[in-house]
Amino acid sequence: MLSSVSKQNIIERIKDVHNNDENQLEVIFSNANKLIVEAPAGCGKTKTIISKIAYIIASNELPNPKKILALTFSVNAAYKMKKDVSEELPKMIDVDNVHPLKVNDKVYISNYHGFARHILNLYGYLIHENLRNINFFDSVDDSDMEKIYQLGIGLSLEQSREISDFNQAVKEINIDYIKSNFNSYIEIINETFIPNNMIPYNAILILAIELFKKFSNVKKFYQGYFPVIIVDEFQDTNILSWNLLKSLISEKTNVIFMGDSLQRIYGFIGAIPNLISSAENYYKMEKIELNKNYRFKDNAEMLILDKNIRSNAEDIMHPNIEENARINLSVTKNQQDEAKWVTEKIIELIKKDPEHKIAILVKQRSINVGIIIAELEKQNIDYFFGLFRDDDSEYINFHRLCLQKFNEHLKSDEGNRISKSILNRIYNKVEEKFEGEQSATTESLLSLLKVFFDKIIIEYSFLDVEDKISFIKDTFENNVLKQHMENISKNVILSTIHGAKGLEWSYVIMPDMEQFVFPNYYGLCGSCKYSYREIYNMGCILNEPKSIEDKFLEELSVFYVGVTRARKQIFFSSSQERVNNNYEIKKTYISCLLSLPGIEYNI
Ligand SMILES: Nc1ncnc2c1ncn2[C@@H]1O[C@H](COP(=O)(O)OP(=O)(O)OP(=O)(O)O)[C@@H](O)[C@H]1O
Repeated sequence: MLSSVSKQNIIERIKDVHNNDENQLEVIFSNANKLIVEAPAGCGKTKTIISKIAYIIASNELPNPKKILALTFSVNAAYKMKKDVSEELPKMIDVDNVHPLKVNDKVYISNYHGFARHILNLYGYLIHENLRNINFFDSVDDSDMEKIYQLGIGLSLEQSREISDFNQAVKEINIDYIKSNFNSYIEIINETFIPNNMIPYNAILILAIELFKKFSNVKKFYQGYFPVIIVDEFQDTNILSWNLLKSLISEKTNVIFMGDSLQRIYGFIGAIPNLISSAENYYKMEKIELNKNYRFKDNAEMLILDKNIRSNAEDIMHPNIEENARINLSVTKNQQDEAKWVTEKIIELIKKDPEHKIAILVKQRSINVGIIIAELEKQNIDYFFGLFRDDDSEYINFHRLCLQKFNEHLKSDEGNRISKSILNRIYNKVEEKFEGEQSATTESLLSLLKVFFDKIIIEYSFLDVEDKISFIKDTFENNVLKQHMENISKNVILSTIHGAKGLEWSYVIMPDMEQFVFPNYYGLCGSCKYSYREIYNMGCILNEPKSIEDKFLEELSVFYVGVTRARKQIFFSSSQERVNNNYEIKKTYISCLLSLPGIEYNI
């Protein structure tokens, strides 16, 4: 136990390392039982979480064996948090050398799926005896009804459809469907999947919710065991994780939700809209906003751009703009010239700063991006192809294969070990499958697999075996090898903005900032009331954004996430012609996103 002297020391230390940032300190020292923190990128969220944990521990609010539970939706974000906390927390609380702080004794950090699997491993037997072996189960992709039917575990077509429809309902947040099919879904899982040691990805969360629903003593135990719950990236929470979270929260639970509504770009896979304000009302939470941006503190232009994009999100019709952000925008005659400009910019940046990495971030795969790829190849620029699509079968099947090979290891005599040679062996088995027939996607995925396994051995060596296994399993089950793109050794990475969420590079180039590309037809252009002729005279500007508020905010969020991936500088480009899906050359205009109030460019 820490003495009150050391508590005072920690308070002083926290004030010092936070440079007296009032809002951060308010979050750390707040006594609010339910607190919601809006924290834009770079405003010290991670730093604040670590100090908050340190302060709670130092205040002796956690009698043994109670723990702080820290959760996030993304696997990689959870383990990044775990690494930061493991490295920084002992520095904050150097209790003494006799009883060094063991982070795992005080904090349980995980993604929702990892956490749910952990609980089912311990208490899932109350639902089904076989759940004791959940760590060895094969995971099943919920989305593909055909594949589910072909598993050969006695599912009817109807049942197979129910599993994939349920997955669709989770993505579409169809609460009525989820409620009315909840019990029959669980029945199918219990009768067909679990006896065959298989589990669909959604079922991991659903069974944990069911466990808490059916066995209130287990729920009460966990509510007492975790008196403090911190949730990071709260805006990405989906309907299942939200329900799991709610079961863990009692009146007494000290809750801190941290998130940024403008970084919610996964609406299309089920991130709940307006969750920050809904949660605020639901739990009557106190709200604090972190607003000092430390990431761009030495780059005035980036700081203004960040601020002005956020102002546009806060008040669509009358954003509060104090000063315009001047952006670097290149406008070329056609796509070929634009591709040349992109490669020249890359060569210039590498010459100036050979150590720094550059990401080319696009809204989506397209013929126009193909022209940039051709130019990168012509100029012999070694780049990483990261244009993955979540629904691409090649992308999904690669993860299934990795999971299968990893599960084979778990079932072997060495199953309780993770070492460099074991991971090398698994890598070789995966690689063997693609010998002689590697597409750009598989070649990239193999590089990512290597980078990921190296990370587990080097950067994440501090994790215990259970955590390492969970990290690996969740990465494969959730198809998220792409989250390791920033660790690729190549200087240049080509990715979608969605794939780049949570990652950072020194420089970011966003090409194809054009009408019908970003935003595209489904994004905003299809709802725009201006005719081509009007646009020709006045440029592409946003028309009555209030009437298309949801669509506008969605596009703005993707734009914001793209911009904030840059640590040092962002460059935009646009061309006056684009190639459409029928390979026809069409006239186009600079994206309306670059004409928002507060953004200014010289051509
Ligand atoms: N109060 C502070 N004083 C000085 N530096 C700070 C302060 N708060 C944060 N920083 C620094 O700013 C940078 C960003 O902080 P941090 O990583 O905690 O932000 P974040 O909000 O988690 O960012 P992101 O959401 O992009 O991960 C870090 O280098 C951090 O050390």
